[in-house]
Amino acid sequence: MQFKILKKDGFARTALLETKRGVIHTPAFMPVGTNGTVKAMTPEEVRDIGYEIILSNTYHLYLRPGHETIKEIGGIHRFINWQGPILTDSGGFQIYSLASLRKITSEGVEFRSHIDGSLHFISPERAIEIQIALGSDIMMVFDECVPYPAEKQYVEKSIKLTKDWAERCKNYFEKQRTNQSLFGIIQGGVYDDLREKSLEEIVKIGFDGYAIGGLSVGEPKEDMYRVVKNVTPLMPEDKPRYLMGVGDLIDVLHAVEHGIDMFDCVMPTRNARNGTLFTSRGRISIKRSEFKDDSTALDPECDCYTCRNYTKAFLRHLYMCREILSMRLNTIHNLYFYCKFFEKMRTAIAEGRFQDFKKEWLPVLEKNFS
Ligand SMILES: Cc1cccc2c(=O)nc(N)[nH]c12
Ligand SMILES: [Zn+2]
Repeated sequence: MQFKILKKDGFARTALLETKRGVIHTPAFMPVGTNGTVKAMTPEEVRDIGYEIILSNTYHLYLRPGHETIKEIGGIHRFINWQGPILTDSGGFQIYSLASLRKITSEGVEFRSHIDGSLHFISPERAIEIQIALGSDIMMVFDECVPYPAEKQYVEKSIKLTKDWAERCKNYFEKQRTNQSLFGIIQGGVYDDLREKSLEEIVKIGFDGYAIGGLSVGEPKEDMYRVVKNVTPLMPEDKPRYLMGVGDLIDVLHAVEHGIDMFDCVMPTRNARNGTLFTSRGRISIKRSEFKDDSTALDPECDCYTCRNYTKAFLRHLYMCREILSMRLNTIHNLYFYCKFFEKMRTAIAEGRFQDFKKEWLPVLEKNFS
């Protein structure tokens, strides 16, 4: 995997992340495809909007249909019909946020499936074994995502576990010699000293890229911003920096300003399915009665398929009827809004205009995300 920085503008940077399945222009947004699908979209629609990489989840695919099944079929790219790069999260976060009856020991995590209550155990080695079977291009280490709030001594113990697990993931991966990449994850809660300690430990082990985990888990925005501001410049400059689970585009703008390259979040897709749409005029809740007879496009400044072909009246009608097409048309638009924002942001950085871009867009983003 090659990471080539093209242009810097302050701490913000544009780069090319070159994988064997294609190039990713960063800063990049990764639509979330938890069960192997970006919900309501075909892979072609996601690619035609302009996305180059999607995220999928080890935890979900391990539980259903099973990583061996996917391996038998020919790997995750064949299974989901996405030929571009795929990043898989390791399951640590999903076990913490979805599974029940978790028991965390130094060996790994025992949990009951959120699907059928069956008992499972995932160790760091197993988390890598599963991702190797899936064949994703970028794998994540198995970490303990520290909940918020958490006592400092709990976080101190937890970053030691995350470090030990990261070492075990790398050792196991190195014995397999696949041509996949492995990213480390920095934890440490909202404690600056523990964040720096975790960063040093994870960077010392050495990975193809580094993620900031343990944020967007309910902590106050000012804590998230402080951690991103303090930790990001300390992360290796020549490797991709990934802020997990973020986020709304105000948070994205702040993180890019401090040097983050990669993002994933269910924000555009989940909100679309609930009828909450992001537009150049601000957030729209399409179910509102004011749109019942509105023959105008969702967003006059958007040229996505939805905005070019349908009226607000029809989008509201579809939503009120709970039609499947409602989810599809809304998702197309929100993903397009995010994708175009990232494209414009990359251009602004490339042209040394990031601060102007931020000034121009913050008022629009405030009307969508605050
Ligand atoms: C997806 C995601 C969001 C937010 C946080 C995390 C995290 O801490 N660790 C992992 N592995 N994934 C995360
Ligand atoms: Zn649109």
